[in-house]
Amino acid sequence: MTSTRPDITSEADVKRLVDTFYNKVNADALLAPIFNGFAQVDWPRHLPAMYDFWSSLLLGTSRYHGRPFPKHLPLPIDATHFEQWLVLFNATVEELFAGPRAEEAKVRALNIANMFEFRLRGRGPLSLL
Ligand code: HEM
Repeated sequence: MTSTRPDITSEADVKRLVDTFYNKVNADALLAPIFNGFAQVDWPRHLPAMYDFWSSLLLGTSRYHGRPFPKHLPLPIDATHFEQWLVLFNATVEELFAGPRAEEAKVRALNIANMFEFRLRGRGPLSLL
C-alpha cells in the first residue's frame, strides 16, 4: 500500500492522535471499565492533559507539568492492560501517521508503559518511597 499518511507535526495532529486513541479505549472491553468504571475519568479534563503530554514529548513544547505515574498507582491494572493499551496506541499511530515522529510516539509509549508496569509490580507501602 502506498502511504500518503503525514507525520505528526502540529498540535492538530497531536489532538487527532489523542482523540482517536481514546475513542478506541472507550470502545475496548478490557480498558473502558478501568477508565469509566473504576477511575470515573472526567474526559473534558483528561483529554487536554493528554494533548499537553504528547505535545511536550513529540513537539517539544514543554506544556505538560504533571506527574503521571502516581495517577496509575491505585488502578487495578497489570501487564495485560498495558499490552492492550499499546496495541490500541500503535494501531492509532499507524492508521493516521507515518514518519520519524510517528515512530518516536510508539517508542516513547512502549518505554513509558514498560516503566509504569515495572513500578506497579512493586506496588505496596514501599513503592511510594
Ligand atoms: C493500562 C494502561 C493505562 C491505564 C488504564 C491508564 C489510565 C489512566 C487514568 C485512569 C488516568 C487518570 C485520569 C484522571 O486524572 O482522571 C491516567 C492519567 C494519565 N495517563 Fe494513563 N493509563 C494507562 C497507561 C498510560 C501510559 C502507557 C501512558 C504514557 C505513555 C499514560 C499517560 C498518562 C498521563 C500523562 C496521564 C495524565 C496525568 C495528569 O493528569 O497529569 N497512561 N491514566
